[in-house]
Amino acid sequence: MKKVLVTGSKGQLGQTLQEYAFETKDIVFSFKGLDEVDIVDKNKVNLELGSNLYDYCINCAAYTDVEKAEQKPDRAFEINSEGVKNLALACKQSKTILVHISTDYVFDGEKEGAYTIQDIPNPINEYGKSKLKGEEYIRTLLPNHYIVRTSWLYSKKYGHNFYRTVVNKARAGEELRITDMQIGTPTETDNLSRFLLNEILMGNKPFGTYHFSDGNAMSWYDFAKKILQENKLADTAKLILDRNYHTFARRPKNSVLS
Ligand SMILES: NC(=O)C1=CN([C@@H]2O[C@H](COP(=O)(O)OP(=O)(O)OC[C@H]3O[C@@H](n4cnc5c(N)ncnc54)[C@H](OP(=O)(O)O)[C@@H]3O)[C@@H](O)[C@H]2O)C=CC1
Ligand SMILES: Cc1cn([C@H]2C[C@H](O)[C@@H](COP(=O)(O)OP(=O)(O)O[C@H]3O[C@@H](C)C(=O)[C@@H](O)[C@H]3O)O2)c(=O)[nH]c1=O
Repeated sequence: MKKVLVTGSKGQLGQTLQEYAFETKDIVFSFKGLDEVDIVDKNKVNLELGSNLYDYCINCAAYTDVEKAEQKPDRAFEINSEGVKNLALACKQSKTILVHISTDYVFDGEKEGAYTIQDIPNPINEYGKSKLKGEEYIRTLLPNHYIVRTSWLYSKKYGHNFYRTVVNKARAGEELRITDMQIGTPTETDNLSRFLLNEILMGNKPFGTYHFSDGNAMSWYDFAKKILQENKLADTAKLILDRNYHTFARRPKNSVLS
């Protein structure tokens, strides 16, 4: 029987994982939200990992507000870099394998074609920089790790994400002004959850860095069209292509993951 700790369990990925966890035989899960294990709190992290014999820790905890991170980067670095360092050190001490989720935003977007794990990261916003620093701590401190980079993550049911924003705005009759200046690979939390459980926890992949996405490259505008069609809102929604949609943070113009 494997024992698995999931941190950041109240986010969209954490909540989706909880649904699939019950289908997984021979694994006992312990789901901990920010209120129970704050990854920035070194003592809490050491206590949780030190007093339980976890085989794995899946870290879903993160600061994911890309816009706010750009204006106030300190908190993003505290959670995405230093919090992750705390986890890596505690996992090393307790001989726990760390499964950490990272992002396509570690890349600068200048490549033509999909990013592979051989490509060198070069983040262009604070969120991406804070996530890359977290990855680097793990690689330096803890050989027994999996870093899984994913992109444009969304759940239809949980949390804040582009999918739910588009549906909610369309249902409320609000205008949707959407950019097509970035191309990426949307990824549903259900598919990532299955990958984490079946391929990482139950598989026998070597430690290291992996890319996981749903594989269909598109712009945010195309993604919005797809979302509207899927929800039978295409005929009524006011969808407008807006190449000048203002944001504080720059986003990679191509962050397709292969
Ligand atoms: N969302 C996306 O599009 C993408 C996400 N990722 C990565 O996937 C992972 C999961 O993301 P996702 O589920 O979307 O993120 P969410 O923002 O939905 O969930 C993150 C969770 O972490 C919690 N949290 C924040 N700070 C701490 C802390 N100090 N200690 C413990 N928990 C904390 C949050 O709590 P609270 O909400 O109360 O602050 C929230 O419940 C993250 O690593 C993210 O960087 C990668 C690519 C795309
Ligand atoms: C909400 C909205 C966004 N946009 C633009 C802004 C931006 O260029 C793009 C996406 O904006 P969002 O703020 O929804 O998504 P964003 O926060 O950029 O999403 C990212 O989140 C982090 C956590 C990741 O790791 C990434 O993989 C990625 O999913 O769409 C519009 O054009 N119109 C809109 O109404």
